[in-house]
Formats: sequence, structure tokens, C-alpha cells
Amino acid sequence: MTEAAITVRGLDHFFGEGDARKQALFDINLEVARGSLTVLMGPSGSGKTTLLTLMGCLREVHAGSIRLLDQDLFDADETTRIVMRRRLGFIFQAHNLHDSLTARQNVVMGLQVHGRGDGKRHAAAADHILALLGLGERLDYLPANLSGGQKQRVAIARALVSNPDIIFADEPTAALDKVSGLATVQLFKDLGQARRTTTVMVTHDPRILDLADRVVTLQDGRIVEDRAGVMRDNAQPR
Ligand SMILES: Nc1ncnc2c1ncn2[C@@H]1O[C@H](COP(=O)(O)OP(=O)(O)OP(=O)(O)O)[C@@H](O)[C@H]1O
Repeated sequence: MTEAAITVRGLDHFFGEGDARKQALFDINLEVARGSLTVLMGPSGSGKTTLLTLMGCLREVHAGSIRLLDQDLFDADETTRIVMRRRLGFIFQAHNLHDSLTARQNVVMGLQVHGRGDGKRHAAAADHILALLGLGERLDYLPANLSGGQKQRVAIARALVSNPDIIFADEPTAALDKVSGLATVQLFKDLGQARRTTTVMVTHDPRILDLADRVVTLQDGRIVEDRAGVMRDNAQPR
């Protein structure tokens, strides 16, 4: 049997209180295989980001259960969630780079929050991942001197540099041209093969679908379609 990195069972989610209370997710059930690349699709407001942030320990689970890397998130205290978050990598559209830090320094920050290793090793790891993302010539550039797509790739490098077990990405390729977008998603796939890194990605980008192991479509807070992607090699157990 394929090992699951994420298991979601009977998940509901609500926003607001009293009369303003609104249900955003309805009875979500999902099992994500370790090392796989899963794409979440669906119209605006269908609940993709809500589901992604719940799975990423960024919101409290109220009803139903989420198991992440063998840890149950229901009723998990903040300390448990913080420890779990260190094993995850996040990539969001608003890349939140520090304006006063170079590309390399921004990526090194992704390691320092984990409090591991020394400065030289951090810099070498940052340089390596930036080079993989095609930014080897931009290590010492400040964000102001990088294009939108380059900034997005620095944010991707910062999320990947700590070797997360799971990557949660919200529209990671939106600011990228076709070649960089496909190269980035291919990198997620390669990490799935080499390190069994699991990726869950929200996207509206049809170019990505051929690379996905699985495509899950949400509508009005419910999963309405769950199908295998074109290439499935990553999802195989080792
Ligand atoms: N903080 C919040 N407070 C109240 N309602 C919210 C909040 N966040 C999301 N919602 C509502 O929950 C539903 C799902 O939103 P969500 O952002 O998860 O959708 P989405 O599929 O990611 O949309 P998009 O593609 O536009 O990002 C929407 O009806 C939205 O208005």
C-alpha cells in the first residue's frame, strides 16, 4: 500500500459567527501519497486556499480530521503545530521577500528559522537551490532589482532549502513564464523522486496538469472530481 503523507477525513470548515457563519468546506476526504504531486483546482471561492492552509497547520481544524506525517492535527496545540510547520515548505503568491536582503540572504532566512547548521553551509545550500532555479547569476541582487518571476523563484528557493517533507504552494507559477513555470514544477517532481517530498499545489495554470500525479477539483467547498494525472511515476511506493 502507498504510504500517505496527508490523510483528510470528514473535514468541514466554517468562517464567521452567528448569522454571518458560513461553511467553506464540506466533508472533505483526501489521501495524498508520499512523494506525489497533487494539484488542487476549482473556481474562485471554491475552498482551495482554505483546504491548503488547514493541511499546512496554518488554521485550526474544527471538524473532521487531518493527519500529517503521522501527526493528528485535530486538537493539536500550538507548540505541536509549530514543530510540524518546520517540516513543511510554503510558497504563496505574495512572496513576502525582505526588501533589504539579497536573494541569497532571503533564502538563508529559510534555514535560520530552523536554527540548524552554520552560516557558510547555509549560504552554500542557498546558492545551490538558487542555481537550480536559474538564479545563479542573481545571488547578490536585492528584490527591487529582480523581476516578478525572479522574486517568485527566490521565494520558492526559500521554501525548498530546508528540505521540507511537504510543500504547500498557492499559485506558485502565476508570476512565471512558461519555461520557468514548467521547470519549477519539474523540480517539485524531481524532489518527489529523490527525497519523497510531497507537493500539494493550488493552480489555475493548465500547463501544469500534465505533470501532476493527481488533480483534485473543488466546487462550492466540495471535492467534485479526483483523477489521476497523466504521469504517475512519483506516486509509486519505494
Ligand atoms: N477569512 C475568511 N473569512 C470569511 N470567509 C472566508 C475567509 N477566507 C475564505 N473565506 C470564504 O471561504 C470560501 C472559500 O475561500 P477560499 O479562499 O478557500 O477559495 P479559493 O478557492 O482559494 O479562491 P481563490 O481561487 O479566489 O483564491 C469563499 O466563500 C471565501 O469567501
